[in-house]
Amino acid sequence: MKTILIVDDEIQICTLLTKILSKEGYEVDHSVSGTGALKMLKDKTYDAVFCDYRLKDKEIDGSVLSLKIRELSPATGVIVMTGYPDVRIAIQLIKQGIYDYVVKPLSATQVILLAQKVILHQTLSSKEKSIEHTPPAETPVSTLVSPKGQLSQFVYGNSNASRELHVQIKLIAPTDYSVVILGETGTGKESVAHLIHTQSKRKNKPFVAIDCGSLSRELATSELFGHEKGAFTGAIQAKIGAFQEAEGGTLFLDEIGNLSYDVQTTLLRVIQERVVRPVGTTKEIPVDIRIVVASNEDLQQAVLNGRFRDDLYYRLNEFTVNVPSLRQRTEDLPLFVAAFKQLVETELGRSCGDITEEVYQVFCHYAWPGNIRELKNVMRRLYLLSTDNAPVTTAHLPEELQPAQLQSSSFIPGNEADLKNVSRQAEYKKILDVLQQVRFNKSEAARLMNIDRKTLYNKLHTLNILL
Ligand SMILES: Nc1ncnc2c1ncn2[C@@H]1O[C@H](COP(=O)(O)OP(=O)(O)OP(=O)(O)O)[C@@H](O)[C@H]1O
Repeated sequence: MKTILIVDDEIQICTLLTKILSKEGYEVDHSVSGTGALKMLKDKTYDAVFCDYRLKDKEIDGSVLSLKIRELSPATGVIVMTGYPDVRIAIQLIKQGIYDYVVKPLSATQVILLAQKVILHQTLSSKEKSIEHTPPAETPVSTLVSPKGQLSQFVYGNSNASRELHVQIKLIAPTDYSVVILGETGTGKESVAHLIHTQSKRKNKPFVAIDCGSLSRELATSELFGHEKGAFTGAIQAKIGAFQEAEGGTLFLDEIGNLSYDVQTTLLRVIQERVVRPVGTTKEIPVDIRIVVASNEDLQQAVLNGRFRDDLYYRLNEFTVNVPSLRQRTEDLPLFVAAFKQLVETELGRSCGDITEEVYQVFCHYAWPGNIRELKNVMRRLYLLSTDNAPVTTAHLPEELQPAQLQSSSFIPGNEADLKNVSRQAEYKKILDVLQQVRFNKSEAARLMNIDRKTLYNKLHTLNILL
């Protein structure tokens, strides 16, 4: 049984949290003082501690206590609660190694989810440490059947970023936790979701992928939850929604951040109650699915901006997997290039030549804003334009990858003393920094810089930033 310690000088909070968590099957103890908590921590090992930031004993507040817990019991996950949020304190505590810093009052759902998440996190990180020392995968490339039944070469990679990603997948896949997959466009989020499914106990059941970005507000409810015949104009036949289609398996919701607030509310209800109600009916159909979602925008930011429901975010985010960009795994480029060469050879029905060192150099220095998808497309184009078995040179590269273009996009020539040029350089640097910060999402970059998308496009054009 997992053990949790509650530390709060308000006894009512201790009692309430104890009640909520005991009901969920945890063994819960409490202390109304930091000194008392320290004594208990010396006598017993806890999986998690929920601790108030402002404790009455002056010398041991939440910050000191969390530091002492790290020393005494590094495997214990610490959540600091506060009634007075302060970003600086939050940063300091997170740097100290606490798991989360949360604002009171907490709802029962939040408490339960936090407990699940912190304990899962601690378990995974201890397993991760033992896996970290294992040698790299013997087969960094393997054949995978895509959700559409096609065989494709899947590159696991051997870079540190890739190995960390696959350790996370391996650990999270067999659980039934909901997963949020974050990463830039084209990094392989859907492939990761599919991998999680194939390594789970649901692998013999369906994997259903829905692109929420392409669903209109009207269609979303019916696509997800289904509809009855005649439920609305045009509903000439009853339709089974994605939730029912995925019964027993995994439902992957891509670009989840694009769902309207109304649909988010229905989705939350379905996840909580585990039943769907197709449009136009009062019938409730039980569903047993695992939900994996993906986004290329920062969902936490969307929660802060009020565009994404926080309760839904907490429900979905039982674990986060961050998929690295191709820039963060350039070490894996040769593996990707070899796998895509083989793929294109099959697609074209002929053998193709090797790419030259010069082309590799370009690949290593290019930003790959479209990530693995972009590389795959570039490889298709290279081989389509080259003749059988002839080496592929930079002459075959698309315009944006021509060495001259790459160079001109990395600096702005001109007289350094010229004031106009100084401001252009500053603008150039700022735009690139912001773009990198938002993983090359142009709408988000424009919003952060307080300009409209059109202005950003004009600036990218004049500053010769090729994305
Ligand atoms: N590790 C990998 N090995 C081989 N091919 C991969 C790998 N990861 C992704 N791909 C390929 O790259 C392309 C993009 O992958 P995927 O659709 O999973 O990315 P995504 O991050 O979900 O994209 P988007 O942000 O547009 O939803 C696909 O053609 C996929 O097959």
